[in-house]
Amino acid sequence: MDISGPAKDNKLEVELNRRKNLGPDSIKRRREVASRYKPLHRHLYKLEDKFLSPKFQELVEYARSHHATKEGLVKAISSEAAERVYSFPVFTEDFCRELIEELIHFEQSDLPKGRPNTMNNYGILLNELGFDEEFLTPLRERYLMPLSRLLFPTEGGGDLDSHKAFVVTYKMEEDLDLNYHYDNAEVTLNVSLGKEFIDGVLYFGDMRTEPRREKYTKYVHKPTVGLLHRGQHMHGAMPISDGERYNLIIWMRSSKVRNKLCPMCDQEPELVKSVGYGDGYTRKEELVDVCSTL
Ligand SMILES: O=C(O)CCC(=O)C(=O)O
Ligand SMILES: [Fe+2]
Repeated sequence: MDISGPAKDNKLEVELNRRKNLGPDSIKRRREVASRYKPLHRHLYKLEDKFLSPKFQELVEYARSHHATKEGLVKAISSEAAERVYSFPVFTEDFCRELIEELIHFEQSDLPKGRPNTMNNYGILLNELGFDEEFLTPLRERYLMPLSRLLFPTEGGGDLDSHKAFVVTYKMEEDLDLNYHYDNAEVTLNVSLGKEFIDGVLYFGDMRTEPRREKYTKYVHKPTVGLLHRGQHMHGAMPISDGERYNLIIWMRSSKVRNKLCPMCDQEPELVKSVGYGDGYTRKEELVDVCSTL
């Protein structure tokens, strides 16, 4: 249905208010979770090298070294799932299993849950659960940025100063798939955590700003393995036909890049005050703004 006039204005107003309230609503949930939630695996909330696959640690060590080059890193990764979509093991099997157990434990609690975005009805926002400070921020700064600095230098890969992280879940009778889209991110990490599932293939098409070639490259997720890709590289997930599929998604943002041009609306961002990392824009070095242009 094509709506115009007052009906459209009203829809935009409702959406704008929804976006403006996202921050305050999320803070309320975060506070409630922090005061009432008893984690099942408390040790997971603080990043440790033992959660990471040895191959991932090796790649990061190389990327941090003075002699590292993009070509050297791409050769060491040795696996490109689609054009400039790099795949490598990220976590250990034990870590993936325990993280899923933790998420199920949280899902079963009576605590309020914010959902990642309008495309996903069952995922969990990891900042509301308390993963930002000691797990996600160090993972982005110390491990993912050395890799993306080399792999995506012109997309802001060396200046990823905030993120939004969540786990998406696909189950029979819940969400089964994800529409073709681009992320609100400069660089995205997508790690398969498990469990077992049939189908649910991820596919990549063109960059958002390139003309459509209608050509897709398919990728079959393997638990513990992650993909690092440009946020503007369009992708989607085909439906699973059985089982349960959990993926950790980290949308990483560069304020240097997005302050100039909002990657969702292609305009200079018009900022509205928000909380936490917001959508990763900065005003006077503060990471608390969202772009209100729809
Ligand atoms: O399910 C997947 O593998 C993709 C998820 C995704 O692209 C997203 O949440 O942005
Ligand atoms: Fe995505």
